Parts: sequence; C-alpha cells; structure tokens
Amino acid sequence: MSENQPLPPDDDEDLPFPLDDDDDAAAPEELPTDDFPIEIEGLTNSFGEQVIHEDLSLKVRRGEILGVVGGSGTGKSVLMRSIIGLQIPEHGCIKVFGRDITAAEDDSEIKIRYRWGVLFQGGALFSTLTVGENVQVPLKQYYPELSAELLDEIARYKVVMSGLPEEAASKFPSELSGGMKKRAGLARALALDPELLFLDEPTAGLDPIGAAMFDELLRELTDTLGLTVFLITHDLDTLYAICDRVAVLADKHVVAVGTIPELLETDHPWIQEYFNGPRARAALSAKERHAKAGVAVDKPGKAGA
Ligand SMILES: Nc1ncnc2c1ncn2[C@@H]1O[C@H](COP(=O)(O)OP(=O)(O)OP(=O)(O)O)[C@@H](O)[C@H]1O
Repeated sequence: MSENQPLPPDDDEDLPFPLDDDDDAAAPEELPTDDFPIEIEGLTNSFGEQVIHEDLSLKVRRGEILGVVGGSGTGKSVLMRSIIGLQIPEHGCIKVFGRDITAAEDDSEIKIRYRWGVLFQGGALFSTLTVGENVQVPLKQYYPELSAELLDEIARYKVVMSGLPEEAASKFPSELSGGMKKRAGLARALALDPELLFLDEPTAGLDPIGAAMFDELLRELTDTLGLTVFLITHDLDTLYAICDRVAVLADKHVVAVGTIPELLETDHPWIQEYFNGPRARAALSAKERHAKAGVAVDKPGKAGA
C-alpha cells in the first residue's frame, strides 16, 4: 500500500464499495436467492421536476449477461446506481439477492455489497495507488485480517485474470492505456469474487480490436465464474457478441427485454431504428462473418470475440 492516502478517484466521484468502517459489513450472511438476483418493481426516480424512471420493472436472470441500452439520458446509469444503493428511488422496490435495497436506511445497512463488483464508466481508479493497491482497497475493507503477502497475491491474481500482465499490478493508472485502465477497473471489480458484476459502458473509448478482446474476456469470466452481468452499453458489437438478453430503456421505463431477435419482433420505433439501422446491420454481419470463419460456438459471446 502506498504511504499516500488515496485521493478520490480521478474520473468519477463514485466508488463501487463503501468506505465506512462498519465491522458488520464484512460479516457473511446467508441470504435467500432465486433465479433472479436482481428484481425491480415499479421504480420511480426523479431529480426535481425531471422524472427519469416511472414504474420501471426489470428482472435479471442468474448467469446471464444482460445488455442495457437506451438513448443518451434515458437513465441507464441512474438505474445502475439505484440497484447498487447509490441512488435512493422515490418509489418502487429493488431486490438484490432477495434483499430490498431500498429498505436500507443507510449505506452501512446494505451488507450484500461484497457480493457485487462495479466498473464505473470512467474506471474510477485511485490515481495515487498502483493497480495492485487499487484492487486491494475493497479487499482490505472487507477482509482486514488478510496479510500484506496474501493481499499482494490476490491482487496479482485478479490483475492477471483481467487480462493484464502481472507487472501491471505495480503501475499507476496514469501509466496505463485506456484499455488497460478498463481491465484494471475490472480487476478491482472482481476483487471480492462477486456474483454480480455491474459495468457501465466498459468498451467506450476502446478501439474495435480492444473492445472485442474485452468482450471476449467478459464472456469467458462470466461463464467460468458463473457471474450475472448488468452491462450498460451503446456498443452494438458487444450486444450482438456477448449479451444473452437486452433490456431497452425508453419512455422512462423498460419497454422491452429479450434476445435481439425477440426485440426485433416488437414494433417500438426506437428499437426498430436502433437494431435495424446501418450500424446494427454492420454489427450483425461482423458476427456472421466470425461465425462463418468458425469462431462462433454455441454461446453468444464467442461469436464476436
Ligand atoms: N445526480 C444527478 N442530479 C441531477 N440529475 C441527474 C443526476 N444524475 C443523473 N441525472 C440526470 O438523469 C438523466 C439520466 O442520466 P443517466 O446518466 O442515467 O443517463 P444515461 O442513460 O446513462 O446516459 P448516457 O447514455 O449518455 O450515459 C440525465 O438527464 C441526467 O442529467
């Protein structure tokens, strides 16, 4: 750990884990689970007069990568923040692993945070900490008894798991490329062996090859670790390549959720324009080209890798 105190993240004000010293937060709890680790019912969110969500409902299936799409400003990030307890909704119920997140009176009451990992849009890495130290932050918080050696070892393991060379653990965020930063953020999101992963536009700003490699990694990790993934994206290639289902936000709620062929059967104008536009056709034909070249296998994610 650097002697410097961590400064707030350089590019996002949010943290994917609490920084309070609540000892209870580390206590493992047996919580009821079912086939929907996330269940949202009748959600309403507003900022002043601006209503973002109105009567929004959505269920996320265990083990799926759910793509979340919608026009700019439709409230995708606000929805994610609501699920992880950073945005208190006006109305509605959000259950994560069967626990009503909205019923928690304060942050420390949300004791299931260790079961999810978050990669915010900008990565939100501590700029004064190395990548390895960034990964260690949530580990130290939830497992303060871990030795420095073990922390180092776990952090290196997560760094490599995220597709970075081991040496990257000792680098500072400013020494990394954009793609490496995303992977470093992913390593930190995976620090606590989460069951749920929240990703806000993870491939934004990456070149197409870097984005495809990130997609491939994400699909592999999801399948290997049995993750459930809530993935906000504008990237049509990502949607076609790795998402099991896609939820569409429009008109203040989820207007449709399903596989892309199922979405195409709806007559919602935004869905038709989005999935039938020239960029969508290009993404689809790229996927088909990969399939013809023998890259595709039975899982959706392998096609576009
Ligand atoms: N803390 C806040 N205070 C006031 N308004 C907010 C706040 N956070 C978000 N908003 C507003 O809520 C709306 C939805 O924002 P959000 O970031 O969820 O959109 P988005 O769908 O993720 O957009 P994009 O695709 O452009 O990232 C926007 O109009 C935004 O200005």
